[in-house]
Amino acid sequence: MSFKEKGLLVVLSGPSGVGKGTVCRALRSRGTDLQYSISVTTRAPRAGEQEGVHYFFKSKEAFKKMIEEKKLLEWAEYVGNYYGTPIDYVKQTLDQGQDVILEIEVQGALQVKKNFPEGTFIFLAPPSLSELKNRIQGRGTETLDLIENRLKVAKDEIDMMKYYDYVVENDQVEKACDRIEAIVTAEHCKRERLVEKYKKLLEVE
Ligand SMILES: Nc1ncnc2c1ncn2[C@@H]1O[C@H](COP(=O)(O)OP(=O)(O)OP(=O)(O)O)[C@@H](O)[C@H]1O
Ligand SMILES: Nc1nc2c(ncn2[C@@H]2O[C@H](COP(=O)(O)O)[C@@H](O)[C@H]2O)c(=O)[nH]1
Repeated sequence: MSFKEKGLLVVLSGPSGVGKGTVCRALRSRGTDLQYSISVTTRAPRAGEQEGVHYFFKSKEAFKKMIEEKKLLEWAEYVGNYYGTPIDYVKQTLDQGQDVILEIEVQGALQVKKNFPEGTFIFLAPPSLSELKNRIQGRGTETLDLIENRLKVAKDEIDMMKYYDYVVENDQVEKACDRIEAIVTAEHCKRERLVEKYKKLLEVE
C-alpha cells in the first residue's frame, strides 16, 4: 500500500509585471505537475479575461462577505483593488496530495507564510527596475498612472524578498521555469517530509 503525502503549497510572488503569469503559463505548457489556484478580485476584467479562468470577478461587497465568512486563505488590497485566494480549493487539492501554486502579491504571500510556514515561498525578481518598467508598459494593460503606482509599490515589494525561501530571477522565462521546477523537486526531497511519509508507510505495511 502506498501512502499519499500532502501536496506542496508553492507561493510565487513578486512585483507586478515581473512575469509571474507568463512563467506560470510556461510551466503549465511544459506539463509541470502543479495545480493553479484561481483568485478572487474586485478589479475589472481586462480584455480577454474570463470569469473562472483568469479570476473570479466580484463586487467589493461580495469580496468583504468572503472575508467575513473566512473563505479566503489570504487577501490584500493592492493599488485600489482587493485580491484573495479561495481557501477550499487549496485545502482540497493539497489533501489529495497534489501541489498547488499561488500567484499572488507580497502582502498576501507574507500572510500565507505566517499561517502556513510549511509552504515554499519563491520571489520572482526582475533583472532591473528599468526592465520591470519596460515589461509593465509593454504589456499595455494599465494606464500610465496605474503603471506609476505599481512601480512605486514594486520598490517596497523587492525589499521584502529577504522573507522568502528562494529568489528566482526572471531574466529568461525558460530559465526561470527550470529554476522553479528544481526548487519543487528539492522540496519534495526534504528530509522532514520524507521522515513523516516513511513513518506512515511503516505503520500501514
Ligand atoms: N523573462 C521575460 N523577458 C521578457 N519579457 C517578459 C519576461 N517575462 C515576462 N515578460 C513580459 O512582461 C510582461 C508582464 O508579464 P506578466 O503579465 O506575466 O507579469 P505578472 O508578474 O504576472 O504581472 P501582474 O502581477 O501585474 O499580473 C508581459 O508582457 C510578458 O510577456
Ligand atoms: N494577495 C493576492 N494577490 C493576488 C492574488 N491574485 C493576484 N494577485 C496579485 O495582484 C497583483 C495585481 O494583479 P493584476 O492581475 O491586477 O495585474 C499581482 O501581483 C498579482 O499576482 C491573490 O489571490 N492574492
